[in-house]
Amino acid sequence: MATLSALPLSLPRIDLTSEDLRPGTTTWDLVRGDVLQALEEYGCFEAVYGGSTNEPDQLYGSVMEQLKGVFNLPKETKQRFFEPRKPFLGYHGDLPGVPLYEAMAIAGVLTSPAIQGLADLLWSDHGNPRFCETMNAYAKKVSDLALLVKRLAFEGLGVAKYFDSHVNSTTYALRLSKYTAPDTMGAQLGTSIHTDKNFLTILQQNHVDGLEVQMKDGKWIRTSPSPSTFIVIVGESFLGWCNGRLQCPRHCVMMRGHETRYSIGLFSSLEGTIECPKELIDEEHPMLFKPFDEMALLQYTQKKIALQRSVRQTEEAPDCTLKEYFGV
Ligand SMILES: O=C(O)CCC(=O)C(=O)O
Ligand SMILES: [Fe+2]
Repeated sequence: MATLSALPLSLPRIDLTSEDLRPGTTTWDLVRGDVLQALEEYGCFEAVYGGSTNEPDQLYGSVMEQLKGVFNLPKETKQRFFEPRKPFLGYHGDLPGVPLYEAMAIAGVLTSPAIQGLADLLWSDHGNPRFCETMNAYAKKVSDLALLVKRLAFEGLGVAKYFDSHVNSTTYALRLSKYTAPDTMGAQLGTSIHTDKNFLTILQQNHVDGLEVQMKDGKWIRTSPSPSTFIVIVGESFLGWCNGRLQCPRHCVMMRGHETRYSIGLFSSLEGTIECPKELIDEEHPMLFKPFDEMALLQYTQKKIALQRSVRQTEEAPDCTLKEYFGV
């Protein structure tokens, strides 16, 4: 991770709001080229999305309000949200090396009453309908963005025929995060350097910046999204699925100053065994990874973190679990 002065660059910004952004139009073809290039070069871009009505801004405001509300609950209440089914789900706070960080990760949003289940747990007297409405609407909106990005990327890679079956095997999780203000001007670690293990991540934040993304050449970009933009990040599952054609960037959160940061991410995952389509394997692109699944990546990562806690605070964090564990 870098110091602020060493971060002159910014991520590509791609406008996905055009009414003409429909398969078959010139706009579609141009945007597809931009998305593919950004994902090949950075594995990441800033998407402008959903700005044509007043509704997104209202939704953004409501989401940020709900984030504050949920993290303001007493610690014992938040700790009720324990989710042993998959690593990194449920409530996490007081983690070694990242004292500013707290998170709540909810699996099965969109296809199960997971959000209502969490609300019943946290607000057992009234089930907080406002929280549920807001989070459900948000998950729906951002999953539409995830689908749009994946459709463009699959087409760009020449494997559009896999899109429908991909959609049918996709699951979504929401992770709500809080990074308490460090009250220092020097940078403090918000969350450690990592690559996401899922397929595609889409992040939004309040007005406090902090997310840094590493480029191919090792340099770091500090992101500065606005309320109408989202940061799109390729995860290791997508990296494996596309046979390494896209970047899967390391990223982290560095906190400075006196304001608390809130962020929300929609993590889409591919269920079951992940295998690269044969069209993406040829002489020039030999198969890089054995078939794998996200759960194995998560379990391996969790074990590694437990074994080597100090890694979380240094540049020595593992580059890519997928390469280490499933590399050919
Ligand atoms: O809070 C953010 O902006 C990034 C969070 C993140 O990288 C993650 O939850 O995987
Ligand atoms: Fe991440």
